[in-house]
Parts: sequence; structure tokens; C-alpha cells
Amino acid sequence: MKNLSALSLKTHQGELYVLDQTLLPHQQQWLHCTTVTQMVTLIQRLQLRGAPAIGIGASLLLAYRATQGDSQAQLQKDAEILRAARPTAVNLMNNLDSMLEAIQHTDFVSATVACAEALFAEDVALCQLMAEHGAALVQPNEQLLTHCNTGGLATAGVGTALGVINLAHQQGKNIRLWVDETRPLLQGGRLTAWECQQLGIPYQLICDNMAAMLMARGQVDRIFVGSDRIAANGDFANKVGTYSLAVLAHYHQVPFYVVAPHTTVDLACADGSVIPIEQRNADEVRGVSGAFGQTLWAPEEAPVFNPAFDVTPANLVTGWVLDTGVYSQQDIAAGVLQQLFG
Ligand SMILES: CSC[C@H]1O[C@H](OP(=O)(O)O)[C@H](O)[C@@H]1O
Repeated sequence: MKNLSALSLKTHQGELYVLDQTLLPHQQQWLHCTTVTQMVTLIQRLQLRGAPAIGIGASLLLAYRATQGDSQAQLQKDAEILRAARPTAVNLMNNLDSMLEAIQHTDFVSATVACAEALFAEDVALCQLMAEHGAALVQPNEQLLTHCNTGGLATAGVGTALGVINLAHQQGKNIRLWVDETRPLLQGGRLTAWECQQLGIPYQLICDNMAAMLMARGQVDRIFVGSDRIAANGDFANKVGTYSLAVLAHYHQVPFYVVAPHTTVDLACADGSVIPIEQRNADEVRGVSGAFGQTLWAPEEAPVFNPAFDVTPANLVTGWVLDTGVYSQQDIAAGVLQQLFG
């Protein structure tokens, strides 16, 4: 494998390394990943996270295993183990489908390495296209808001929603960014804040329950969020809290955009009701996940509901910013996703 470098993933001299995102922003620790079991753990613990990054990391690990002499049969089994690591982000499934095709080749070692490297390069290019399409929507001096983390940490490139926001910043549009902390795992407060510090994006961190007040005050001009899966009718799954943000935006007439590569579109899902929503460990809600372990503040036996994602219906979305362009509700209702990707 050639040397590849993304914010949370890299290969060097044929070896794969993953930046442990659970330790950010206080520690930067690269983990050497050599086995399927290890990659599944990294994904399930969100040490490697973000819909595109999950798919690319799993693909690079499979390619690595092929270079280590694993058989085609073993690689096919490993792909299915990786597919089950997290159920909502469809990029994982799409990328593994591509890898399974490569595994069928006679020269499957070269084919799997080439496929994983191509998936990495594709995401870098798709991120740049999304950034360009989305940044064109941003007007000078706007106050933007985003939820969770959708930057370089979550992709192989500049990110999805945060890639849009960063390009608008780089274009000198004088934007300011409200960052939802994103309970319970604080992807916004820990990861997006960290990325904004690196990128020089002027931001302010808020608790998720403060977005309403800012919109009521007219202090949010436009919202960009990412996605883990977009259904055929434009409904989409994203980090839990996205749906309530979309309802608030609709009520306050704030333009609300979902930003995702076409690899996040799943035409097999007719609408959002059939998108599988991952339920996660109760302790994530009972405590506060800091960089140095869990601090429990709720009763240890407190019953908990902890869906990792929620679904936003298409009728609450102003626009879909994909690598192929920006689409309105009318475009989506006219079947543009099927025309483009069917
Ligand atoms: C561009 S990443 C899309 C999506 O992935 C994140 O989920 P997680 O942090 O659980 O991997 C979040 O929903 C982002 O919006």
C-alpha cells in the first residue's frame, strides 16, 4: 500500500494507523491497526468514527490483511465481520461491497489494495466538491451552526459540513460558527472545536439546548450538518439531535442543509423509517465522556435511551449538498437521487 494521509487515518510503509478520537482534544495517539478484531473495536468505541472514515478505515484494513497473506475466503468472512461493526453509516457497507468485488479477482492482493486506495482518493475528491458547492451558498458575515463532527476527522478529505464551513472561511466570507457540543459523546465540543482551532475558524461552543435561543434571537443564518445515510426520498440519518435542530430551523425559517458524498445515499432505503438506528451503551448518557475516561453523574442504574442517530424528514431540509451539486426539495421529490445514482 502506498503512503496515505488523512487527519484520522494514515498508512506508512504498508502499515495502517488510526488516530484515537476518544482521546482528542487533549491527547493525540496513533494506534497501529493490524487485525479485523482491532478495527471492529476501534469503530465500535468511536476511536475511528465518521461515516466516510469508517468505510475507508475498514477497507484499508482488509487490503492490509490481503498483503499479509489472508485467503480470499478469510477476507470475505472479515468483510462481513466489519460490516456489522456499526449499522447506520451506509458508507461502511458500500465500501465493503466494493472491496468484496476486488477480493473476487485472481490477483486479489493487488485488486484489494488498489480498491482501498481508490476509495480513499475518491473521498478526498468528493469532500472538495461538496465544500465548493456548499461554500457558494454562504453569504458574507453569516453566523453558521453545525452539529457533531463532520470535518477531516470523519472523512479522508476536508470533511462534509465542516469542509463547507472551512472553505467559506478560507474564501474570506467572515463567517462565525456555533458548534453544538453534541451530547452524549461530545463530537462537537471535543472534535469540531479541535478542528476549528487547527483551521482558525472563529467558533463558539454551545450546549445542544442553546441552539433554539440563538435562532430565536436571529443569530443563526444557516445550518450545515452531515449524514450517515440518505434515503431515496431525501430523509436522512445523522447524529442524534439533528432532527430537533431541523425542527427548530423550520420554525425559525433558518436554511438547513445536509452535506454528504453520494456514497452516503442508500436508494435501497425508500424513506427514513427503514434506516437502522444504532442503540449505544447506556453509560454514555449516564456520564460525561472526557478524554480520560467516563465520569458518571447519573445513578449507575438509571434507565437510559441512547440512540446514536435520529432521522430528519426531507420536508425539513432546505437543500442537499452532495459532491454532484446542491438539490432542493423539488429536485428530490422529482427523483434526482434515483436519476443520479440509480
Ligand atoms: C461526515 S461524518 C457523518 C456523521 O458521522 C457521525 O457519527 P459518529 O460520530 O457516530 O460516527 C455524525 O453523525 C456525522 O454527522
